[in-house]
Amino acid sequence: SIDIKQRAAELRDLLNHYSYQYYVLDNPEVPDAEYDRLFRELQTIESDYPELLSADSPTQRVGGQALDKFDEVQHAIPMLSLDNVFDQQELTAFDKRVRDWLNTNQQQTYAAEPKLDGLAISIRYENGVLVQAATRGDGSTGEDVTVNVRTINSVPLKLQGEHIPAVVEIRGEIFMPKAGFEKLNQSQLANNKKPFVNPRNAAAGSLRQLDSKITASRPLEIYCYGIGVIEGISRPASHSAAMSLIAEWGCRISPELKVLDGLEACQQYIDDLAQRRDSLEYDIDGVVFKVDDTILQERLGFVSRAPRWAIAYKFPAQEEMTT
Ligand SMILES: Cc1c[n+]2nc(N)[nH]c2nc1OC(C)C
Repeated sequence: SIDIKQRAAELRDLLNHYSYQYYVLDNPEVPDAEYDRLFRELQTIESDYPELLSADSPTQRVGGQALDKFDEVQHAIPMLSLDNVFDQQELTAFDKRVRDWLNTNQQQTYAAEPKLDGLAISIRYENGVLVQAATRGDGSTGEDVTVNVRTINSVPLKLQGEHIPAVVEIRGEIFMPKAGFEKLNQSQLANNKKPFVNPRNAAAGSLRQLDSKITASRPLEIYCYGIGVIEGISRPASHSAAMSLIAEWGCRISPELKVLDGLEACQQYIDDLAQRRDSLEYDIDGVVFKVDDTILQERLGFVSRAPRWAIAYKFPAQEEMTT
């Protein structure tokens, strides 16, 4: 009946909103018991009325039976890697190459954010609904890990707000926080299983499971960092504007994102983050600086395998203590 259908829609929106508050904003609005009560109510309705099941229902995050393989996905916009620099002198050289290429002496505005040590993902939304998620793979061809990405609570099943694009690929880094990694390794050891070497390997191993129930049991999170394909609305004028937009849509972005004018500010950002590195809840292996302006990015383009407009400033590798 209409009111059951309406109640199911209401519960889906309510639960997705509470999930957003809890997992994306880290700012729970209701106690877990309230969330669980509503979740069970929706499960009951959906089991009584299976025709009311929908892809954006929070009850559908954990998939059915395991896959026997991953399908391939072609990235319409390649997922490229980043060139690296290792010290201030090389960062200065990057900035000079940018200014030379743009034929300007003006200081550049960069968007800076931590470079997470996880794995890159591209998540496709059509009319706001999550339809596909693919790993980077070789940059052109990745693996379809949709059912596994759907189990990650900080990944919205449906985008929120008014200006939802017809199609948008949100790119980001899936990672395992340090605390979750330690806990997982304790349970690995308790079950006589091999512990993971580091959070990055644990995240990769957890995401590339053929059984999404295993992925669902792993503490995976995401920080989104870019837009691939976008149709139906024009590409944002800058990286920082794109980040504000995807945050509006309910995607999780790094709280460390900053727009910086000139190299001096970039160096200060690096020094500040290097000092805080050990106290962050997740592993990072550096800072990503991007020319913020989209038109300048397009003018700078890409060299063979990486953007001319972006660079990763890497920190010295941290010796992971294998437990
Ligand atoms: C490969 C990559 C990785 N990351 N990581 C962040 N934080 N931003 C970012 N951007 C990337 O690529 C864009 C420059 C296209």
